Amino acid sequence: MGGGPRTFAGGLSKWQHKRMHEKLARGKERGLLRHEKQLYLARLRSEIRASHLPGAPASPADHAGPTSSRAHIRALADRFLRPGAEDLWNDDDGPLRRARLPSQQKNAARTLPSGARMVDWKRVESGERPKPPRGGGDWKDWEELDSGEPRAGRGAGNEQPRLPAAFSQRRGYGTVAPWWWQWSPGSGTPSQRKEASFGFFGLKRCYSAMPPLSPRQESGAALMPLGVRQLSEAGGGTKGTPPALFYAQERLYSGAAPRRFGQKWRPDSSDEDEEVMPPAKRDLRLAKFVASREDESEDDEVGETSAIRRKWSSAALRNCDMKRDRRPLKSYEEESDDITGRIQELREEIRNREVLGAERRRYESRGESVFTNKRFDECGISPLTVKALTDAGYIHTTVVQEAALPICLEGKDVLVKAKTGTGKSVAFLLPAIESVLNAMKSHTNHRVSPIFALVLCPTRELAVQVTAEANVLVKYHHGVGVQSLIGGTRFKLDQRRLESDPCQILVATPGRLLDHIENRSSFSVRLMGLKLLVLDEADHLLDLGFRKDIEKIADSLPRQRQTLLFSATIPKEVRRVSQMVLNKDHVFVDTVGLGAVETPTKVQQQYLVVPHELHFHMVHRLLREHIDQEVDYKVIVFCTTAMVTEFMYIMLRDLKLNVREIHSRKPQLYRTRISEEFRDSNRLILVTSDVSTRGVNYPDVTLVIQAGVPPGREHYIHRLGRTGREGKSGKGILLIAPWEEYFLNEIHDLPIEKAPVPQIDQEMKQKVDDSIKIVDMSIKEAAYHAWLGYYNSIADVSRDKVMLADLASRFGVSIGMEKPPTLYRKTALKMGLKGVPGIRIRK
Ligand SMILES: Nc1ncnc2c1ncn2[C@@H]1O[C@H](COP(=O)(O)OP(=O)(O)OP(=O)(O)O)[C@@H](O)[C@H]1O
Repeated sequence: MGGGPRTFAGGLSKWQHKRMHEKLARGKERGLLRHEKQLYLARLRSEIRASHLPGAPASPADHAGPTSSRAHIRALADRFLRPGAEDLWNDDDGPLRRARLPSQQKNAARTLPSGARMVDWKRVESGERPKPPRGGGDWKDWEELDSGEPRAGRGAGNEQPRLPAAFSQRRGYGTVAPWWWQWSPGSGTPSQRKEASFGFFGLKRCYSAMPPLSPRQESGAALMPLGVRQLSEAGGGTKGTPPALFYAQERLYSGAAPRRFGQKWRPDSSDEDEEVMPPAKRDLRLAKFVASREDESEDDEVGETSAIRRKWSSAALRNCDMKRDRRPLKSYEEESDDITGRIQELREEIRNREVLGAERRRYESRGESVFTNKRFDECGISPLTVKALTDAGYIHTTVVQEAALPICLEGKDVLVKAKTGTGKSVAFLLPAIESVLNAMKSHTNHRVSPIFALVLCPTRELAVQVTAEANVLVKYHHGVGVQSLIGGTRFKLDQRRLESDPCQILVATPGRLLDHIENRSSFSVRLMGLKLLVLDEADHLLDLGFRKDIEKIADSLPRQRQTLLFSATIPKEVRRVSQMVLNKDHVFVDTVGLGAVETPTKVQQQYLVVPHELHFHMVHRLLREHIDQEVDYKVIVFCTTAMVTEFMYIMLRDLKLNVREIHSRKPQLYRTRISEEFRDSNRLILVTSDVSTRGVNYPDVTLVIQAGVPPGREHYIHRLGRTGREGKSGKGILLIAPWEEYFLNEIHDLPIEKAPVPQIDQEMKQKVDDSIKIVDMSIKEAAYHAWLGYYNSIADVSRDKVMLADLASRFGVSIGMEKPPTLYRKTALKMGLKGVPGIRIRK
């Protein structure tokens, strides 16, 4: 704990240092955008040239797919919605500041029927008379919004439209409109009006030439920037011919625009923006603005704050939350088509459920064998992959592989829940390899191949392990490369490796991946060919801690892709959030089953309640007992924090146990080495923190001890899952203090039993006390700080600060500190511990 250094190189203060880095990052971002803008314009030019070639298709936009030219243009154009991009717009892109429309131009604008501008342009062609906006909305709303003036007599929702106006004035974004954007007129119902209000941020995006214009409309075309007019002409300005780049789908960026444009305006924004109104109020209002009626029902369920977070957060995470396609009214035929489609979907869903239900019944009747009778050569995967699987000794699929593979191979988005150690990695790697093989068939002309499959893992150890597993599976696919990007290694080396070695499958941790996305435009371009995204340990990646990074990453990936989410635990909230990355038609594969036990049944679970002061002694006692019983013992001891892990390791090493440590304070090379050593050996004890909680596969672990409460139920399940893998047996012991018994409520449905407390004789206690004495005081102090920070972050404990401080002091005593070490005033303040008896502040 400590808050880091106060001064930085060059005598810079913390804030100057922070600002300098922000400035550098902005510069880099601008460089990247500039580069992409060039690509974008080049692509447009070639698109126009292509449309003039004899025999060119009527609409080149027909070639759908992530790497089609249109999708590429769209992806590039998306980048210009990012904050900072506005600096690069110029006159050719469109009027940067639109003055109030002269009346003539306004009239011209009025002649466009509501909602007909881009989508239903057939109506425009057929000369159908424009109708006033539905629901009584009128163009006045627009004029007033445009002018930024409040509208009188609006009743309760009066202030709402003023917000974007005020926003636009402050930021100058409201009238910023590059030529690929159009204003949304919205309509008169309250929710539609909200959309209309948000339209002021520049809602409708159109990567297209305009639809054919009537003579009256053409007067409005004078407003169009040069680029549009050229495209309009080049794309077949003649009536009835769709313009070359006509993009038929109109998107309402009801939340996306403010998120990107008003990013500084969010709570973590500059001071200037903070003045407008307090963040909570401000967000609330914006959320109200954005919410459409469909959202409101969901908001009730989730609660307003999370709805707000959702609104703000998921700009590019598929279209689920933010982007609403405004559809023209459907004809009777279209409606009935829709119903048939829906029935088809429902049938398919029921069929899927039946298949999975039967799967589960078979699984349960077999009494927890994770393997099925289905062989990999019956799964419709490449024979070369089957050959590699056979080499690795994988002949039959596991339950999760049998259930998930066919659906994944169909190209559907899938959310998969399966118990720990049941072979989820192979279940997502096989579809990833298939998708790469398919993509490689159609991408032969790239100098540097795109990255076709991306696997995100929450920890470095897991990423290394998945990379190794993938390498085994692609053994016979020459030319298919698997690489990993993880923190703790040298950025430049990664970069060189990525450029020189083949990489069609990338396994990465989110932080390091983002570094590359933000700093290497060529890397972002490679990601544009992505076909498949996997989130391993999906619930953790969609947790608050990672969510922002995942959103940013998803922002830079093509929207047309397959997404697979895997985890052993999928809490309800995460299911809801997962909609952000999955498409609407995704399939939920649950091989655990509702109400079924989420932990492996062959793992015996026990808990011990022991005073905290004796925890270290008890861990030693349990280990000694287990070593005596198991010849080939292999034990993992989970501690609450990295520093407590370090303390435990030093103590156990001094007690002559064969022990290793892995935690976040250790260098990556060391972590990888120890991880490999522990994987390949037995008669070894690994003391570790949460970095080893999820996904890491250490075969034949005989015992897992969790010393102190885990942060939550999911952590408990994943930690326990390090033993009893592949259907084998194992044992788990949770060691808690009497005041930690509250946690038992969270796992009451799991088969965990209270165990009798083993006796610790005086001689053994003395030995442990002696080993505690030899630990360096600086480590003890750090362990105390970490301990305090950890429990302060657990709501059940930190509610009573006086009690927390007292417990921390007792912990300090148990590790050999007569009085608790001091805290920085700032730290104590942040933790709400200033002035609490027992907390000492550094003078
Ligand atoms: N079909 C198979 N046949 C034999 N062994 C397999 C098969 N599939 C996977 N395994 C092995 O099972 C072990 C566990 O697999 P894996 O690590 O993918 O489990 P997991 O479900 O991802 O676990 P966790 O939830 O902890 O991440 C690995 O050693 C893997 O090699």
